Amino acid sequence: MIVTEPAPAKLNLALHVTGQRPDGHHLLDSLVVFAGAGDVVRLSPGPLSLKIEGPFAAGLSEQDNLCLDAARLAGRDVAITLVKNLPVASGIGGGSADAAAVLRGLARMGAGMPRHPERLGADVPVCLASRPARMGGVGEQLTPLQGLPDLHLVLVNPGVGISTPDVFRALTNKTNSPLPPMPDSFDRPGLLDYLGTCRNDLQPVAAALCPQISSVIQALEAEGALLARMSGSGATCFGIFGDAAAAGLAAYRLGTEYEGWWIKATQLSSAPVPIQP
Ligand SMILES: C[C@](O)(CO)[C@H](O)COP(=O)(O)OP(=O)(O)OC[C@H]1O[C@@H](n2ccc(N)nc2=O)[C@H](O)[C@@H]1O
Ligand SMILES: Nc1ncnc2c1ncn2[C@@H]1O[C@H](COP(=O)(O)OP(=O)(O)OP(=O)(O)O)[C@@H](O)[C@H]1O
Repeated sequence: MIVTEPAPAKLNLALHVTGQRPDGHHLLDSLVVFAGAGDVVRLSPGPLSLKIEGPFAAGLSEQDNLCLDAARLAGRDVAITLVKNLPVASGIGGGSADAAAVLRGLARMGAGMPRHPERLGADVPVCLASRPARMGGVGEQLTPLQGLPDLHLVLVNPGVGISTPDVFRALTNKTNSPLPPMPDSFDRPGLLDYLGTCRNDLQPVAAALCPQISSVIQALEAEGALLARMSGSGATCFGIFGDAAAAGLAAYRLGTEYEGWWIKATQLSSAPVPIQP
């Protein structure tokens, strides 16, 4: 049996850091969604092994990888192929999404779900469902969000990897306000208005470590993004556009102007969307 699992990119539409636990991990209040862009994992019977293909394969080890950690946590030998379409260390959950996809695939092959998937990474629990959620605690408290409108996005990464621990370490104000009260349902203008009242508390810190983040935000806004913000600990930012044509045009124009940036027009949807590399 060969199993193929999509590993969609995770986006923090808003990310408020509300405190810090005694063990150093930060308490979050985040609106998390998943894009139509992502990695893909393929599992087939065999001894534990990993082969990595795709545009960002070169940045990763085939010996030390979260995909292998996930199979070990599930207690299963399996031959894994990872198609790495997402930039590495970029704030869109690549490693967590891949680990979650391996766990989902192994479950389809008959393995049990490990009791503590969060041991693989704080984003793994939300990536397991890969559905819109409000994420609290250090990532383990998940409230599914139904009925979000479809959004047309452009994702942009300036080609610089950022270490998540470095960003959290540089954060000085750790007790910020939580997300504002959320309405029961959102239409598209309502969601944009709501997001306008939210923040990514890691964005100023990450932008100080990586000045290209401010350039990415400015470039997205110059192309007409209705809202532009960084995801996770960066450096990937998203711009929300009015429709698919506007997102596609912005991605094309940015691609002609900024060499070396990863630029992807995509959409997010409450329903699962097929992964497009
Ligand atoms: C920033 C987010 O991407 C938001 O979705 C996640 O909280 C980070 O998730 P992740 O990359 O899966 O993070 P992990 O690999 O578990 O943690 C990397 C490091 O980030 C810091 N970390 C992570 C999550 C959290 N809630 N507080 C933290 O302080 C810790 O120093 C941790 O050692
Ligand atoms: N399958 C994988 N994909 C990406 N990175 C991996 C993988 N396995 C191990 N890693 C390591 O994990 C580190 C973090 O990479 P990742 O792409 O998960 O970061 P991220 O997108 O910032 O995640 P998050 O948004 O959850 O903070 C990388 O530096 C890489 O060495």
